[in-house]
Amino acid sequence: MFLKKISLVNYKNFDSREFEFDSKINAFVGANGIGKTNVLDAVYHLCFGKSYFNPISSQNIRHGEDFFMIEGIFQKEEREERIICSLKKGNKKVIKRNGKAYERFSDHIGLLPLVMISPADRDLIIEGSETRRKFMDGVIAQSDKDYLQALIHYNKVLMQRNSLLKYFAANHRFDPATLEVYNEQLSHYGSIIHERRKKFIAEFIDTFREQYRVISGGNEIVGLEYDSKLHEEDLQVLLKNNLEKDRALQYTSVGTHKDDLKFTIAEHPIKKFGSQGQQKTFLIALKFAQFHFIKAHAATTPVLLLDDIFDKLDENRVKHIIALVEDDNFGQIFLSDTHRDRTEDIVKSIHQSYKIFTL
Ligand SMILES: Nc1ncnc2c1ncn2[C@@H]1O[C@H](COP(=O)(O)OP(=O)(O)OP(=O)(O)O)[C@@H](O)[C@H]1O
Repeated sequence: MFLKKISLVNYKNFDSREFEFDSKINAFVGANGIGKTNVLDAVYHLCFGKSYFNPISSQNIRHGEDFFMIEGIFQKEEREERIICSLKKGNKKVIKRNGKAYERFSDHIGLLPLVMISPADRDLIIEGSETRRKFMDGVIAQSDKDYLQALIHYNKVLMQRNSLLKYFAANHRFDPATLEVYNEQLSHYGSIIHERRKKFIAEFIDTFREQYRVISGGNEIVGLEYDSKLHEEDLQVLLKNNLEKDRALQYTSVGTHKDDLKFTIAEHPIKKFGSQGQQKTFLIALKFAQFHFIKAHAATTPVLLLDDIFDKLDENRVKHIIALVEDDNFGQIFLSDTHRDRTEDIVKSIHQSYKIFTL
């Protein structure tokens, strides 16, 4: 699968711009703040219906304008897919596939698989568990529609249960029997999510370690562990045991929405004990492993976006990444960098067709 063409109207700092892409490597070079990342984000937007960086859609409209539109033409096997994503201020976002608007955006997820690697991925290490859950869910959901549906249902029931807990507190009453209905549903969807996440990590870990080993070229041992209370106990039992706590907190304090991934280097948390270069290597290995996981499970090779990934990495690690990209049969790649010479050296050494766009 590859993106042939994109046109942007009022998207972030672009008023009106079109790019025609190479089916393999496309590099954006230019000064800080010129819009390199914004082009990559527009590509992401077409595949996921939202920005990778800014969840508030209206802020992606160019300042002073009242709408944006991104249009892209993908070649997926024998078919062309024309995707339009547009937003007018005050209206709902519209995503169209070949002229037909989606009723549910979740139906679009997985059609055009993509992996983004960006400096913002640091959040995976430094932020709370939600970012790591989202990462795990994003990887699985791109190739498993049932998982995505289980997540959507779980979150809906969770919201209802939390609202009921708040309602009880506000009205000074408590009726555990009413909560029971939600407990059953949460437990049903929660166990699907838990099982799928377990299976995912079991399969993912070896690919991840291998990617890390190749990029670092050394023998640093990294780890990835799925942490969930559901490992020990059924969710329905956990919900029952936490009933008084939930009542006091007025929200559901246990479930797969509290799961986490533990990232380690030499068995210590990478957040505290990894150097900046090691953390960056960890994140790139994680994303390359994501790429391979999706490629193995989806029917198509994901597009890879590499936003400013070469900073802070020593020469060897950059070389190893290039070698990985060369060997591993990647599909279309977009990359951004501030240094034109470095970019040119990198893309030439990959031995594929390429286009360099100077912004
Ligand atoms: N809604 C918007 N309207 C207009 N401009 C915007 C909007 N959102 C972001 N920008 C502008 O986009 C620019 C940032 O673009 P981008 O992040 O793509 O830069 P970059 O070329 O990747 O830079 P760097 O090399 O620093 O990463 C900023 O100048 C910012 O002000």
